[in-house]
Amino acid sequence: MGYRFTDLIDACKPEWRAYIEHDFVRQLGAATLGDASFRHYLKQDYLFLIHFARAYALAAYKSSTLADLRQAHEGLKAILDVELDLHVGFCREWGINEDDLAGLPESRATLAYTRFVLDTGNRGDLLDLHVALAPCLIGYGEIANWLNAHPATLRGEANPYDAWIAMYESDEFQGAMHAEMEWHDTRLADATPARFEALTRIFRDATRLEIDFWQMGLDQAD
Ligand SMILES: Cc1ncc(CO)c(N)n1
Repeated sequence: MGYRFTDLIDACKPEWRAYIEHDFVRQLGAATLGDASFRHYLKQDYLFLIHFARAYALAAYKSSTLADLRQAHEGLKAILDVELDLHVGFCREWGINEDDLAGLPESRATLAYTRFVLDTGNRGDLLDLHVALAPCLIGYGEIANWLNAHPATLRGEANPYDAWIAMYESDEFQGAMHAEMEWHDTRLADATPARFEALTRIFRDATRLEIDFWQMGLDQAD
């Protein structure tokens, strides 16, 4: 019996729900999130995205087939061409210019998460690396969908964070998310139980670090 991507989520249910439904997400959806928290998060996320782009470049380096190389390229494009472009625009709207971004100190939550992913990828193989990256791409796509299904979520001009939700519900981002899930389904199909258990540990740790990232934003922690 083969494993699928959703088996990783099922194996880490409490952590996954705590990540998807974090107070930061709920407050962002209900438009009650403090703007200082959002600004702090935006700045740290800029640093985060740069390291994640590096991690996708590492996935490209670790790819030995054209299909794997293309998949790594898709992830890199989703970050560089969709997210980072929009992100710099958001930062500008929220009064953070590119000079501010260039000189930012990295928070501990950003350091821990990004270096965990890069280390997992350096130490392990391509599947280990993609599993460490999965909560990011797949989680944010799911968060946008969860917010849209949640009755307390405000959309449109009533919510200053509407454009943020729109980015993650966009066809481009949702398409990249689904392509990544399919890649995992193919790879996990022939994993042994022991291998699946080791991958679950990576997935759980990355999800816990996503929870810490939201909390860092909420607390404006350094
Ligand atoms: C912390 C974090 N996780 C995931 C994403 C989605 O790419 C992001 N922008 N930031």
